[in-house]
Amino acid sequence: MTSSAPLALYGGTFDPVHAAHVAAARAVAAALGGPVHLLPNAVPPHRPQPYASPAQRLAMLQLAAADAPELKVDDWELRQPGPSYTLATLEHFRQHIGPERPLVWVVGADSFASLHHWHRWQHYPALCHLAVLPRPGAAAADPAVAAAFTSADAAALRGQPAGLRLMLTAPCLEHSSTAIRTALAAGQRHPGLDAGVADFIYREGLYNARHLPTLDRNSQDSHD
Ligand SMILES: Nc1ncnc2c1ncn2[C@@H]1O[C@H](COP(=O)(O)OP(=O)(O)OP(=O)(O)O)[C@@H](O)[C@H]1O
Ligand SMILES: O=C(O)c1ccc[n+]([C@@H]2O[C@H](COP(=O)([O-])O)[C@@H](O)[C@H]2O)c1
Repeated sequence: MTSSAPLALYGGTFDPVHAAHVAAARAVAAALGGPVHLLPNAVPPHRPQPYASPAQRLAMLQLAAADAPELKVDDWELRQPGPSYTLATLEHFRQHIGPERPLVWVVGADSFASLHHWHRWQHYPALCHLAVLPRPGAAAADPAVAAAFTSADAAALRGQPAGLRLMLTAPCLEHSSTAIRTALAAGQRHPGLDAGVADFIYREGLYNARHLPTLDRNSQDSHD
């Protein structure tokens, strides 16, 4: 039986970070009673390279997490060469914290559903627990992945180093970075975007973001 607070790692592309990411991380921190490290990847293994640079994604995460002391922004993956395989990250953090302390990898339900495609995922249960957040429209997980991590409550995750999964039921938010990039390029607001992050995006000229017009675009058009 182990007693120290779990270390939770929330990996993502965060291009850009949005309100569902922050709400998910805060929910995990509250459930586990420990910090959640937000870990932007350098080279996503299973998708195209992000639009924003590593430094820009890191800066946006720092802005979004500024008011949440339980969230820590961690640039470890950004400093590693090559594809950001989660296995390498888990091995690094497991070695860093030792064999006893619980280590938790945080994912949305859509990532959980594709985990059987991740690089050597079969090694994960010996290294970490999973915390899974609901996400609208996510498919069911592969049975082999579900079976590899025994479903358990937060207290059980705090009591052993690895091998369990915590299925959170909230928050369940629709936001996605894709929808935010699309809205910004069309000159629209998006409710999932933090105001400070939005200012940063405009200043940096990211995502072809068009500054919001002073007048409502529809009423302007009706006078044309
Ligand atoms: N709305 C959401 N609800 C729950 N989990 C989410 C949500 N959005 C992202 N996640 C999870 O956060 C992690 C990082 O996601 P990512 O940075 O790719 O955001 P995204 O919104 O899915 O981005 P994109 O639209 O560019 O694919 C993944 O584990 C993903 O499943
Ligand atoms: O290791 C892998 O094979 C692997 C495959 C897909 C995704 N990941 C990681 O999972 C996290 C979420 O990925 P994404 O693409 O939804 O941002 C992020 O940290 C990725 O580096 C890792």
